[in-house]
Amino acid sequence: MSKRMMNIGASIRGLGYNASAWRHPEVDPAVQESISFYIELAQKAEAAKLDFVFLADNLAATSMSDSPKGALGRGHDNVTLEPLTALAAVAVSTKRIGLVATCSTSYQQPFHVARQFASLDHISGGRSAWNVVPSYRQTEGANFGLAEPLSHNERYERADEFVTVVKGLWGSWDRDAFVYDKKSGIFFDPGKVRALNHRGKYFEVVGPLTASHSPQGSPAIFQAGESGAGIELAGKFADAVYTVPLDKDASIKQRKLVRQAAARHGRSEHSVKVIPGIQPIVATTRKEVDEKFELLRSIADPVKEMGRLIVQFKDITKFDLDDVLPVSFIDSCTTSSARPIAEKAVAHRWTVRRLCQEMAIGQQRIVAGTPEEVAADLADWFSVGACDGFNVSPSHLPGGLFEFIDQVIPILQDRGLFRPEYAGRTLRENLNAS
Ligand SMILES: Cc1cc2nc3c(=O)[nH]c(=O)nc-3n(C[C@H](O)[C@H](O)[C@H](O)COP(=O)(O)O)c2cc1C
Repeated sequence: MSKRMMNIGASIRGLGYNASAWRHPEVDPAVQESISFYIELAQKAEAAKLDFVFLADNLAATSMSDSPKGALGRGHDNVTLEPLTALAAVAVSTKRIGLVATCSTSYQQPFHVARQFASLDHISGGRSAWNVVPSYRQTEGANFGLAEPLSHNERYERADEFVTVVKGLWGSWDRDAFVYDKKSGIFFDPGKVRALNHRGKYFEVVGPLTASHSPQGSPAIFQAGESGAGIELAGKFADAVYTVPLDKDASIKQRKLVRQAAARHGRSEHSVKVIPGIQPIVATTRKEVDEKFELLRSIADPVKEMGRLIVQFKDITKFDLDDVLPVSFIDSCTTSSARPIAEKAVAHRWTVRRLCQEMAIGQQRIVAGTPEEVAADLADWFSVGACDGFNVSPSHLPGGLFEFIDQVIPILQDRGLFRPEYAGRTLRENLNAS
């Protein structure tokens, strides 16, 4: 059996994962809707043989609150390129790297989504993946005529039916359905296409899809959501799960739960990869690491951050910046991943300001150190079964990604923990090769 290797991707949305990345001295704030910027990042990631580039997404501007007073106008995260459109352009400027686009199941129609990802799979030669998210923000619902977002239960019930329909539509055409027989006049074999005729609680879709069997057949499925329902969805459908565990033990536990869920759905537990986000801070000496950290702390903007965090912690604006967070704050969390953060904040008697500063630096696990220290940390998580790889979510772009690629990837390759060359042609082949 070949040696187990990491799956590593790069999350390249916007200007980086520091909530004030645009204020970083090396960042050009004007490039976040520049396709040449995304292409440059993807080409660099491809040269390092990364599995994929990943685009997160929201369906509402994220920093439009003026609470607390003065927060409005400070956020860089209100505009971005739409992921599928951007990745279609990236596809034609790259050859091997996977292209993961986030797309919500809460407001769109499965026919559109099935068609878009099948098209991206055709355009890229089998490199497309859909990151399935059941959107939860009130501001997003408001863009689709909903005063209140769907309940957690409904979101996941709808997501399950949504993915079922999408996968069904992807199966509309057999790979060899198109015969193009000019002599007989037969363009396709009628026995090799089927309607879906789906009638469910949320959707009615006849089919077939207006896209033929794509290179991967089924584009890869990513999932991000940490509740029991999220894990069940992952176990049923996902090839990879993007997580944000705060520590190694939590990640080991989460990976076990995802693998058990896959087994419950009759799948091999190896068929789903658990890929936590990390924010690397890499420098050649410890002193430089501390300086970089300090810089990232110094650009954080607590006032702006408070306005942004309201979607995860709905009570946050009820406090002043210097109030110590009370125990009741924990129950104001709107997502499963926010809860352990609130618990930590309350346990450490953090003020609102401190929570805002910590959250602004990044919500992924920070791995800071020299290249050898960072590589050793990742190797440790991987070897104890805390994960199958990492989604690198840099503090700022392009610098935070390029430093990781130039300094850490070669060490992982030297240690036989990361591929020196792509194993397969499609994203799915590369994900499963290790
Ligand atoms: C690591 C991670 C990344 C996520 N990325 C997105 C995203 O890009 N867009 C989005 O609308 N929701 C995103 N979500 C939200 C989830 O899809 C889900 O709606 C939310 O976590 C609530 O579900 P849960 O209680 O199962 O965690 C993300 C969640 C996690 C944990």
